[in-house]
Amino acid sequence: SGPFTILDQSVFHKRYLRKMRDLGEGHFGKVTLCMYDPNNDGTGEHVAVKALKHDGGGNQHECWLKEIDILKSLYHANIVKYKGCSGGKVVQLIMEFLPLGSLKEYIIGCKIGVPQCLLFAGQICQGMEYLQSKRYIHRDLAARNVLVENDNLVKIGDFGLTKHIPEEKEYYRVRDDGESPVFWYAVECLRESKFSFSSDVWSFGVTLYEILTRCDPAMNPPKKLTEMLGNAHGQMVVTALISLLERRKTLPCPKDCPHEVYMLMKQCWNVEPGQRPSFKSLIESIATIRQSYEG
Ligand SMILES: COc1ccc(-c2cccc3nc(Nc4ccc(N5CCN(C)CC5)cc4)nn23)cc1
Repeated sequence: SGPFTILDQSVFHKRYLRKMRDLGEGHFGKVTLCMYDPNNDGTGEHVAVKALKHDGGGNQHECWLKEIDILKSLYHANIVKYKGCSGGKVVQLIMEFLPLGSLKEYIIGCKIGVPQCLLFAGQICQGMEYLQSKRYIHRDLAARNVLVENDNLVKIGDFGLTKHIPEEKEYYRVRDDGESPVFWYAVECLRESKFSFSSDVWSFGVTLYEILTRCDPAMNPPKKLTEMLGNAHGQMVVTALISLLERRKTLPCPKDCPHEVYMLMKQCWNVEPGQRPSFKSLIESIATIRQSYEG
């Protein structure tokens, strides 16, 4: 390197990445808090580093490189920032670190009011509207995958199941993998594995429910929906869940949730994908309700 070497901010040398603690695990990835400390004096910056858990062969490695490319192409206030990747055989994804962790943990810990719930909900819709403008479907929108920067800012933080929908197509068919988040899935995803922009809206409705229940474990979607299924067990859960959702039996209205917010959730859970609101219209509806709340 000479005097004119451009310090490429997006190259992180593995030898300067010091592992601090584990932050969480997704489908095939594991996220770790690291300090990038090239001066080796503890004054480095905190970064979130995501790596493949175990290269289970198949197309996992190419899916992993795809996920990195997707995040690298996204620039939005409500989407976690890509910082770079560490080279070598095992490619690690380096992202900004959000100190307050997942919305699920943050919300359980502190009793936030309806206006702040709606502020976060609106920001998630902004991030999702941007994602859809680039023809991506997220397929795993849930409170656990939203991260908190501060009391007034959340970002979508994991793109492990994100897929690109080609211009000429309306939806994306995916064979189920073991750990599908079925209680966040739209009925057409369960029935035909058909994922679309509208199925992300359904998952947003479930995420909005999580936010208004403050992620109360007693009210969480898997628990609540399983209770509503009676005692359907094993693979019967999906079949029973499909018939429950087709009979418009959905999650109940959370305590102290404004009626018009519950109506928004119900619209997101319309059995007909085409009848669900767009993220654009959700942004407007949520802002209107929030303003009426702030009086
Ligand atoms: C599915 O698991 C994850 C975990 C981390 C991330 C991720 C990606 C990109 C940036 C980023 N910043 C943070 N911050 C963060 C902070 C605290 C915690 N804690 C988890 C364990 N708790 C007991 C304390 C807080 C987790 C994540 N997490 N994070 C995404 C998915």
